[in-house]
Amino acid sequence: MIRLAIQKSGRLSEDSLSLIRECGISFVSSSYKLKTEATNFPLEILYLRDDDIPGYVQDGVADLGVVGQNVLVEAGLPELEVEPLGFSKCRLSLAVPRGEAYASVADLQGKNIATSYPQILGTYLAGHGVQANLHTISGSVEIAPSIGLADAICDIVSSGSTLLGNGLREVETVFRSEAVLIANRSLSAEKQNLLEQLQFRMQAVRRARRNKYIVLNAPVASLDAVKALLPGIKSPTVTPLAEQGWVSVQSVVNEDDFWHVTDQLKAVGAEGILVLPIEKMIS
Ligand SMILES: Nc1ncnc2c1ncn2[C@@H]1O[C@H](COP(=O)(O)OP(=O)(O)OP(=O)(O)O)[C@@H](O)[C@H]1O
Ligand SMILES: O=P(O)(O)OC[C@H]1O[C@H](OP(=O)(O)OP(=O)(O)O)[C@H](O)[C@@H]1O
Ligand SMILES: [Mg+2]
Repeated sequence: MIRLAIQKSGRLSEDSLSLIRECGISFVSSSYKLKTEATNFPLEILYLRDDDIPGYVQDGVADLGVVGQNVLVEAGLPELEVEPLGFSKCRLSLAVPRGEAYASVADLQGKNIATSYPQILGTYLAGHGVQANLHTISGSVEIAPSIGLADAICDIVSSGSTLLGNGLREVETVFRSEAVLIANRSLSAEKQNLLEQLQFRMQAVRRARRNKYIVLNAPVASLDAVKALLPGIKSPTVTPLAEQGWVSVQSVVNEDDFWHVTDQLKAVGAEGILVLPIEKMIS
């Protein structure tokens, strides 16, 4: 049995649960239970506050965990990271009141900065030769300047709407974060094997999320141009259509390239372009 700690409720919670399910692992989750067991994989899930997860994994109370890199590095345990998971992407940024003059981080010398991440911010400021007074608060950091608690803040930013709503503007990105899988550094051989199975499945799910299956019809004359646009995993599948001079081409396209490739496919005469989600991709 391997024990995985995930966030009980909050920004990481839903994505963590759906990732485990997309790995083909079934379990019953309920808001009042603090732990549950998978029915088809030797996995026990613990539901915790995300701030507590790095410590539990470091101490071996949990073997694995899902947590933001911001929390992991703030806890001083970056070495526990084993796999980036691609969700809950955000950044830790310095922000000052919108009307405030700001030329560079040197302007924060001697100033009061409110943050929930004193370790990460301290390292950043030291790296820029700036000494400032850090005030650690655990939440609602964005109101600190307006209540006279600080001249600036360092907090999580994603869309920027919280900063905007509090009359602040982002001036420096201090740290970029995404959700990661973390693991205790002294797992037994059996648990290490279970971790590798989980990582294999998570990588297959993530690869599938990044790619789409594409099917289209193209004139034979354009086949070389289409194949160049859709190299696929090994090579695109080409099957002749009933109509002479036309073929059906099936391949895989990276989500990020999709619209650009589609425009080019249309330009070389492709028609009937269908895009389908991929459930798993095992390379
Ligand atoms: N606005 C956001 N956009 C993207 N990711 C975010 C955002 N806010 C937080 N995160 C990421 O999600 C993680 C959890 O955020 P959340 O706000 O749920 O934490 P929390 O309020 O401290 O929850 P808990 O009660 O579990 O401590 C953060 O550590 C960060 O990695
Ligand atoms: O840049 P934005 O998209 O506005 O996101 C940033 C906000 O998101 C997080 O708060 P959350 O929404 O999780 O609420 P919380 O303060 O209760 O954690 C974080 O603490 C910021 O306040
Ligand atoms: Mg929060």
